[in-house]
Amino acid sequence: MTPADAVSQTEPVVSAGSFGERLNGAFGRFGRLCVGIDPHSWLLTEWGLPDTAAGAERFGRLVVEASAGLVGIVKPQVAFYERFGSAGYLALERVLGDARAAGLLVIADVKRGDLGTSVEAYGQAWLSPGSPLEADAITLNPYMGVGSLASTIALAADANKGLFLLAATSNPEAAALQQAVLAGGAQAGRTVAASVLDQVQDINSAATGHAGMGSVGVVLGATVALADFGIDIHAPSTAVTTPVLAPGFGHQGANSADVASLFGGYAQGVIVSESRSVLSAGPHHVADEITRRVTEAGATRG
Ligand SMILES: O=c1ccn([C@@H]2O[C@H](COP(=O)(O)O)[C@@H](O)[C@H]2O)c(=O)[nH]1
Repeated sequence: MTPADAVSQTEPVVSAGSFGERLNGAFGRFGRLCVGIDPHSWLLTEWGLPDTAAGAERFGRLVVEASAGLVGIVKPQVAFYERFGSAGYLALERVLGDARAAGLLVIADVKRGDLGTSVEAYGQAWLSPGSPLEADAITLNPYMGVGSLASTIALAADANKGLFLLAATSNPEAAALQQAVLAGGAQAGRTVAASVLDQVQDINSAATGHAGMGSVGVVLGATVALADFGIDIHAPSTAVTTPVLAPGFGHQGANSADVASLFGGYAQGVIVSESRSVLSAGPHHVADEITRRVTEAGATRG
């Protein structure tokens, strides 16, 4: 059975509408778990695969096959394919193709950022319909200024795609930078992280007319205390639900049962992202592990 067959035997896939609407559909049907596709060298070995582009392709396609019909979202970590150069990109294109054919929402974890014209080219590569690398959403690095991403934000909106801007990431090394307080400009006095979140909420409010799920989200790590980043989880500044890509569950220590206490008023938009904790089950048990973790995250369904 192909991944697409697995999905077509269940309910119809929400394949139309804005990224926010499709994300909301995925939450309603499958819950919040997002399976990361991270072919670490050691994982390929554990899966009995070579540490090559072909190994990473097989790995990714097996993870997609196991995920289809169990979760609504996958997140390939592009870095693990990029390490094999053009062969790695070809492998990734095939993994992305399988995932999209299976009706999975694909968040390509690319973490791109640059000045406007250059970051727009990244948007064209990853978000243009028909592009070989087409995904449903990508991660962006806003540290050249959220304004530098304007052309890609517009491109994503036109193509019904999504974006996730890094705000408070799960790694401890980021805290000093992301907790720093802005000295000037419209966001003076806010932390870097809170300022990114504020600007994303403004973009979503302007785009959605103050209701529903936005299509531009933030990355908020599940391993960090958001209050330390100047983010008041009890007071989202808008009625629009902000999509939150939340890595840090599983291997990095956070527990999906804690979504409500970790994210408060933002919990409704949280995507529980897990890679190693799921993938280390190995090729024969990964589907069981996904099922177990979907059940665990069940209390947090949308
Ligand atoms: O703040 C961030 C942003 C991205 N990541 C990425 O998510 C996965 C996490 O993998 P686990 O195995 O579940 O720890 C990985 O691809 C990271 O690059 C993150 O961890 N934190």
